[in-house]
Amino acid sequence: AMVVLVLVGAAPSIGIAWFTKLLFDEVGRGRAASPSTATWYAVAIAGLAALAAIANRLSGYVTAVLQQAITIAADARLYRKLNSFLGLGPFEQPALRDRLALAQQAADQAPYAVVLFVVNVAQNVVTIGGFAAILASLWPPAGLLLLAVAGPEFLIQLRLSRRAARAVEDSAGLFRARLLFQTVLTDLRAAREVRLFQLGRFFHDRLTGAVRAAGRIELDAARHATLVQGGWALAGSAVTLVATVVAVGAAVRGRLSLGDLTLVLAAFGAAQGGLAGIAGQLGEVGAALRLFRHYVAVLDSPADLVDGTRTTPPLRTGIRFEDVWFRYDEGGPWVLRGLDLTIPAGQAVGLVGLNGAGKSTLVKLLCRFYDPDRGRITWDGVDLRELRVETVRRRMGAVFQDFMCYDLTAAENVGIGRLPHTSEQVEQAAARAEIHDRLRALPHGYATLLSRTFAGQDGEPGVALSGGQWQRVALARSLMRADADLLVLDEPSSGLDADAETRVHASLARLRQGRTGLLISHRLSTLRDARRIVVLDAGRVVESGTHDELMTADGEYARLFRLQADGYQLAAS
Ligand SMILES: Nc1ncnc2c1ncn2[C@@H]1O[C@H](COP(=O)(O)OP(=O)(O)OP(=O)(O)O)[C@@H](O)[C@H]1O
Repeated sequence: AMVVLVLVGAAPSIGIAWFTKLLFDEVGRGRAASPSTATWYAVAIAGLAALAAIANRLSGYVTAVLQQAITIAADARLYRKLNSFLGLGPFEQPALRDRLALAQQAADQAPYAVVLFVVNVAQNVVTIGGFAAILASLWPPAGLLLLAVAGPEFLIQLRLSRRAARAVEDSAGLFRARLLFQTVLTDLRAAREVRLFQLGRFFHDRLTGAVRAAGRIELDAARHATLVQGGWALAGSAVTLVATVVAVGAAVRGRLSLGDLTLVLAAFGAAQGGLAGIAGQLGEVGAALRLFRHYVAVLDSPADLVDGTRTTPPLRTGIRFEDVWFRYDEGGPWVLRGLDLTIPAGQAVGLVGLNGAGKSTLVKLLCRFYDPDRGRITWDGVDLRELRVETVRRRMGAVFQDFMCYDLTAAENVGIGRLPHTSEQVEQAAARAEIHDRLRALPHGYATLLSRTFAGQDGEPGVALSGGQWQRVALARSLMRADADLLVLDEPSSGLDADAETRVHASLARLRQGRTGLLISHRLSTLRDARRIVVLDAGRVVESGTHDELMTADGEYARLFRLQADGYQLAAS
């Protein structure tokens, strides 16, 4: 539709030029001129102009439809690819993050630029072809003059497009930094510290620095392009001047009529404009296609983790870490160093260790966000890598230390722990996490949006929960999978008040009865009733046993436990 409309919009300009010539020639006959013929020519010109205008408007609309369809299709492929990454590794690579930003930009621009280029070329071919035919009949050398300017201009635009694309690539990291600082300056959670520590100026300077540095790179490219294009525009004007002088000379000598002269000048200008238009579009499409390589590279990037083929069965015997070694970066420090650990089916294991001991890393490996560099993790004796990731994760419920607070309703914030679900399941999970009463009492109950982002819009009250309440919502989310084979709780109660903590732990203890669980907490009292407590130090298990056994052994656990207990006693005395 777009091509047809563009062609319909382009063709009239040739007709308009031709009828203008006829009109001028008619008028030039002086007294012999026929007013009715001249009027018909004028009507034809107006009719053609109207046709072109309508076609142009329609093609503008069709272009918008096309652009939208392209954006949706290109984004869909990109996000499908992102979702296909099974682990977290790709999201931690700065190069991939930059590449993603470029890919997104290219995905929106390149296909559209190509379509626009093709349509424009089609349009210009009609215009240039028509005018070239007119010029050839009236003044043959004009074609050669046009080509002499257009040929090099195409090459120049292609070179400029390469440089423009390189500038965008070079400034991608700076744009990432800009986004980061923008978020810090506008994010509600960051706003407190930014104000208290008076960091506004500090982050604004960093933001400006990143914007300036990115701007310098792009301006360098733009300045170069302006100089080259400006020089070439001068050459084009010189050629136009030559053509005008020669055509006027021919008219003066009587070889061209006044109408012919108007037509030649109009045709020459239009053809030159058309060629320059194609050259300009060529530059844009060239830059867009160069950036499009990033989109293709993201889509073609290999899987980060190789998925297994076996379906994960219900856990019967247990999960084992066997001599597991892991580090986040090749050449970086080992985070887990020959870790051996068994989580027997049906039992709760408590995990203790100082900051940085590797507890959360262990959980990430258990969820198969990464694979061990050495050793293996087994589910009932089967290497986790042989199992289909989706089926492993479906058997797990987890609360992470840095859980998410989604801008969704209360019901959704809990319910997305298991899709699809019923509202009874949501309320049951919330009750287990001791947050049901609070959510029910919200202005719209469970349908209340837990976000200040839309407060005041469409009657949204914009409720903000407290930190501990959010933690209970996150816990409820993980409890949506109450029948999960394995429940992983990484610091599930760090933000809870003493009352809530006791109730949540009693509820969790009931829920854990006969279930497999891994519980991480710095509050050692919450782990006391775990069947076995494992102490992690620098990526290795250094102690394990029941609370009483570990206290008798008088090692690291006993030291930490006494420190905390002394703290409470001191406070009480
Ligand atoms: N994504 C990451 N990339 C690189 N290093 C990481 C990453 N995540 C954690 N580390 C490093 O791995 C080590 C162990 O971190 P981990 O989060 O597993 O400790 P933890 O025992 O859970 O600590 P905490 O008690 O503070 O939660 C730390 O030294 C940390 O710097």
